[in-house]
Amino acid sequence: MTSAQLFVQSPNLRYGEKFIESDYEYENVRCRRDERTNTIQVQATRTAVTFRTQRTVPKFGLMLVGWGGNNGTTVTAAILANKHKLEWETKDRVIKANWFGSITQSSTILLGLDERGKDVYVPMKDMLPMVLPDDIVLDGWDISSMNMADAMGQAKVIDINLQKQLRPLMKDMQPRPAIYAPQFIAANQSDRADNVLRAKDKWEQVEQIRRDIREFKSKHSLDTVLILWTANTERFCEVIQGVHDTGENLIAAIKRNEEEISPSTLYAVASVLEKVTYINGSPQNTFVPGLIELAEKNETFIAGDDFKSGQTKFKSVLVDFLVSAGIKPCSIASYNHLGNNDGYNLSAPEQFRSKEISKSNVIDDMVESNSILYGQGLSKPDHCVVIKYLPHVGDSKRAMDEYESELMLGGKSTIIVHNTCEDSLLASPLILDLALLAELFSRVEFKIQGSEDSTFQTFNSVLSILSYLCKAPLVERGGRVVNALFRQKATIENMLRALLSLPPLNHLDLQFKCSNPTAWTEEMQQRVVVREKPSGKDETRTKDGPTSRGGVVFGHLTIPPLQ
Ligand SMILES: NC(=O)c1ccc[n+]([C@@H]2O[C@H](COP(=O)([O-])OP(=O)(O)OC[C@H]3O[C@@H](n4cnc5c(N)ncnc54)[C@H](O)[C@@H]3O)[C@@H](O)[C@H]2O)c1
Ligand SMILES: O=P([O-])([O-])O[C@@H]1[C@@H](O)[C@H](O)[C@@H](O)[C@H](O)[C@@H]1O
Repeated sequence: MTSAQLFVQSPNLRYGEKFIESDYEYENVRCRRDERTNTIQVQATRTAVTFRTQRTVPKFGLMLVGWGGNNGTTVTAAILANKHKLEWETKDRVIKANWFGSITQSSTILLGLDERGKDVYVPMKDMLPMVLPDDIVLDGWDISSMNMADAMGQAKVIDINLQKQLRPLMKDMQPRPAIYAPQFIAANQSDRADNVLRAKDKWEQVEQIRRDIREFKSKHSLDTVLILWTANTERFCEVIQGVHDTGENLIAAIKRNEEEISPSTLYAVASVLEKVTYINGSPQNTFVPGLIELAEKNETFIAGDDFKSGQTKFKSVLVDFLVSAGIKPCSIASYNHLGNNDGYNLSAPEQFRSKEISKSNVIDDMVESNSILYGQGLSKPDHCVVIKYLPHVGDSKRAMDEYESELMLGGKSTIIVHNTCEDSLLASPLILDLALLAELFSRVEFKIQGSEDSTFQTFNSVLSILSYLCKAPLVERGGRVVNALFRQKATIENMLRALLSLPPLNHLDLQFKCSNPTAWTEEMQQRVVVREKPSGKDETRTKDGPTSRGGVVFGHLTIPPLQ
């Protein structure tokens, strides 16, 4: 089954049996700074692109590395609770299963205005055919042999009255033996390592993970499998020339059992060789250069790093607000404590360092955006990250932040934030979104009209479009990291709009802002503007569609009511 219920009627959009095909005009602005004359040359560009999205939603399997953890058991519980429409009593009220915190399931997209000038929003999940969470088949690996029902109990995240309903559904879910290298995670994790994959060397470990993937896919007759790491944070691995630098060297290094190759990279290599998307929900540098090259050569997708779930997500909004308001954050102190096993693992210095890096870089793009406040990178805010492990609070993370900013004329602003939340209830919806959006975008191809290479191409192997969900977004070669949260979300929304031939929202609402609104008659707004590329002259026509391949048509769109 698929979720999409929205159909856009437009001369630029074709719903075929196999594809949704959209003709889209990609508008961009290219700048060239001339230091000598201290000028910036600006050129507006337009590129005609055709997208096509496969309409058939695959039978989808999700394999979690670290399945028995707080996040792994919680996302499993959420999928089952929603699938079975479970309700449970708490001391306050009866709660019904939902997907709050998931942008695919619980956020809406502004499509445009209706005839009364009112905004029209639709659920993100209805924009294009997406996997239904209820249909996801789950499996995974864990160094702990605990079954999912007991692991859910150990995590203490899910309400007990819901746990009681879920136990029968989860008790037979058994994690597969996992790749374990004690030197990469905290020593305090060794006590749970009773489910370790036995293999003579690293290459045999990779081969076993590949067999696991194939067995899972075959057993459930799946079309697509996706692997997502939600296991413990590893220390950064030292990137060594001749080992991690190319795909060929990485494979050769694994085959000669090189020490400095992390379990997460081994899982990622196995995924790439099985042409299965791999997503990293933790901060370690799984994606060494050789792995990225391997993914490119095998035309598979990777994304990461480190779920952006709470304190950092908030920071990427507040700093964006301050800097874009011309207010200068000068110091940011981020402290949090929590008592779950993630916190226990992060209490070790090397694992904390991985997390500190991913939590610290999140303000860089926003600071670099404003040379008035920070000079040409001459200064940046003081920024510290502290994480403490206090067992008593369990999964209920307590985050305390202080933002001190400079106002005009030497003024000061101090914003103090206290945020308490079950960390895994923030991260689990992101696991769903990462999986569903990565699967959707793996079904998209596009071609640039008029280019020599008029074949369709997929997205880049590095799915930077998922940056909204990651603290330390992995981007394509030569790409730039964007952390500002709503800019990241606009990327996803505008991409979904483009796949339906709809332009990005500019929020200009000119029809209301002009002195003579009557000039914007219904007829006028339906007028089609055809831009003929060769002559470069605009030619206004009635709403009868494109006049030539080179022309671009913005036609009259009718959005039928949702079924
Ligand atoms: N809000 C959040 O919960 C959040 C946000 C961002 C990132 N993360 C990251 O997500 C990861 C999981 O968080 P969690 O709270 O579920 O942690 P957790 O400790 O509860 O779960 C991790 C699981 O991974 C297993 N494991 C460890 N090494 C493994 C390996 N090599 N192979 C297979 N399994 C392995 C452990 O046994 C454990 O069951 C952590 O790295 C954490 O930093 C969590
Ligand atoms: O997403 P966020 O709230 O900024 O960061 C969180 C940290 O504050 C927390 O200590 C850690 O255990 C989680 O894995 C997560 O990374």
